[in-house]
Amino acid sequence: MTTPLLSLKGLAAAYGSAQVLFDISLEVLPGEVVTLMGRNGMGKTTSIKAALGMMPLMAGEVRIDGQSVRGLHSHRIARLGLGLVPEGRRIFPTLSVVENLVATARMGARKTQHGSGGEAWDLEAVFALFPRLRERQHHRGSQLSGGEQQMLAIGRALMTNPRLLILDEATEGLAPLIRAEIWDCLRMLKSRGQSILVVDKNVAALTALADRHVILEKGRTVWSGDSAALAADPELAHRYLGA
Ligand SMILES: Nc1ncnc2c1ncn2[C@@H]1O[C@H](COP(=O)(O)OP(=O)(O)OP(=O)(O)O)[C@@H](O)[C@H]1O
Repeated sequence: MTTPLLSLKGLAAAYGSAQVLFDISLEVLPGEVVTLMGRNGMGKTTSIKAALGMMPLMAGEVRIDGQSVRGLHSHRIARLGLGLVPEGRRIFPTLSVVENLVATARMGARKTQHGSGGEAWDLEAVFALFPRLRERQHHRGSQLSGGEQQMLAIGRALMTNPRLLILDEATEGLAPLIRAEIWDCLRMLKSRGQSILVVDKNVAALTALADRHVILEKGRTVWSGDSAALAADPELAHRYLGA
């Protein structure tokens, strides 16, 4: 049996006295693209934060490559190979595109172990994936369009050579054409063997792209299955995603 790259089992977590995660479980196997879906406020971002050690767990376990990360600080967990593209992008607005990319590479994980077992990500590889960033490499983060900022946020996460790339609402607020570019980029990464966990609400695009899906409702995993099962049951998307 393949050991999951990331495994969340029965996670429970709270903001102060307000419990928002009750029972979150999911697995991402090497090379898989898995989605985390659910309506607003169901606990998707909080699940990612809990997985990354950015908030304490009340119960449950996070394993990376079968090893529990209990007690590890979030930066140590990230260094085990989780690369986050956070909601809202959070690029450095006063730094240039190149400076944004290089700054994270320096802060990031090892250079030696690339997620897909291929070449390590560097500036050239990111510019090959996003030619638009090459054209705008000397522009400041704040001068980029929303789509370009999102590409920069993805490039920045790739520069840490993550074994699992995690995208939180990567296409939110983007025009349909730009959104399609981001999906194309994920498709390309998948074909290189990159493991990806995607938080998004765009069921149609995700069903085409991802291998498996996990649906959350009110802090609980209520459904998981493959794309064929999701596509075969439109009532699911309607009930849990409002689609
Ligand atoms: N910093 C916080 N402090 C207190 N409550 C929070 C905080 N962040 C989120 N919550 C609450 O936790 C619950 C889960 O929020 P979370 O952001 O994880 O949901 P989500 O599924 O990612 O939603 P969205 O699609 O809107 O980002 C919500 O009820 C939200 O109001």
